[in-house]
Amino acid sequence: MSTQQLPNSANISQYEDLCQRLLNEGQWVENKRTNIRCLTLINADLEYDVGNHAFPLVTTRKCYYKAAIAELLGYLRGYDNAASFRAIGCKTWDANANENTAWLANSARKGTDDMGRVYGVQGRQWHRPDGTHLDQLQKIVSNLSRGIDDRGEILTFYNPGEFHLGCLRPCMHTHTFSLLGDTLHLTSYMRSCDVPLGLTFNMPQCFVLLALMAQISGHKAGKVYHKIVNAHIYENQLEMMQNVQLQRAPYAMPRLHINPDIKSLKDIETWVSTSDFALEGYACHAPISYPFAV
Ligand SMILES: Nc1nc(=O)c2c([nH]1)NC[C@@H]1CN(c3ccc(C(=O)N[C@@H](CCC(=O)O)C(=O)O)cc3)CN21
Ligand SMILES: O=c1ccn([C@H]2C[C@H](O)[C@@H](COP(=O)(O)O)O2)c(=O)[nH]1
Repeated sequence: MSTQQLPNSANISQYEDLCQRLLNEGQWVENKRTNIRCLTLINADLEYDVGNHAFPLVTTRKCYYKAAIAELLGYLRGYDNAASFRAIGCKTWDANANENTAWLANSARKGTDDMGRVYGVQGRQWHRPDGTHLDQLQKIVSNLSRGIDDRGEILTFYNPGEFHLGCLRPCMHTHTFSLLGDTLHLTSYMRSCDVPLGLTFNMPQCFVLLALMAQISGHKAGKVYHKIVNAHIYENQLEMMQNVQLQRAPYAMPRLHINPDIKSLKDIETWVSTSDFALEGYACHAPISYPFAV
């Protein structure tokens, strides 16, 4: 697949290039948790130009950016329940909260839809040994708003001491914010990446996370550096990726408009919804329904 460059230097086919690399270089790996083999490669770097509004929404199939943004809003609010995610327009946690055999048998599970101490719970309510809670996100917003980057503006959901209290270990687990002059950048780390499904959510989420944090802290948005360790395609997704999606040529990247009235973390916690985000110029190919491995 050729790499077309837009004037703003955004690479419109970086997603398809990664998929093609997986087909060319991937190795088969058994996966015990799902019982489905994965074509796997280690190490991929993606980049998003938030300052130039090049929204990384995959165009070689129809993708669901509102659900992806809703999921991000749920993380930023510290949600721990699939019903809370559903209420704001995102169904992605239903299966892991309610159909994952290991989690259903876990005595820490508080009932239907409970996800446990995952993602935003760690981001907003990290347990300190003295019994108090640490709000990582609030600390970062306070520092950035005062122009401070202490070289540790890190939001991490990765708490190995509490993995047994959650339905799934976080995949996109750490976000590091960096202030250079008046421009904010983001480096996001991902340990495990379902390229046909999860990644189409994670790319726009990284973009929106940087755009929102820059907006509420009063800075320009720069770039996202998205670092993926284990990138994979489940065996039951491969045929559609190879013979359908990768036969299509990507369209130009759309633009995302975010309501400028969003000015604080409190706004994000209280009234922001998916209707505060509007897409312009999303030309895309027909939807593809990929199987989901629980
Ligand atoms: N195997 C697996 N892959 C994932 O990507 C994944 C997990 N598990 N577990 C936790 C979250 C949940 N995520 C999900 C779950 C479902 C979709 C999904 O079904 N997407 C469809 C439809 C979306 C919609 O209609 O809103 C898609 O076509 O993108 C995407 C991401 C990402 N994560
Ligand atoms: O944001 C997300 C969340 C999850 N995924 C994918 C990556 C894997 O396919 C599964 C998680 O399985 P593990 O056995 O815990 O690695 O979910 C994603 O791509 N993006």
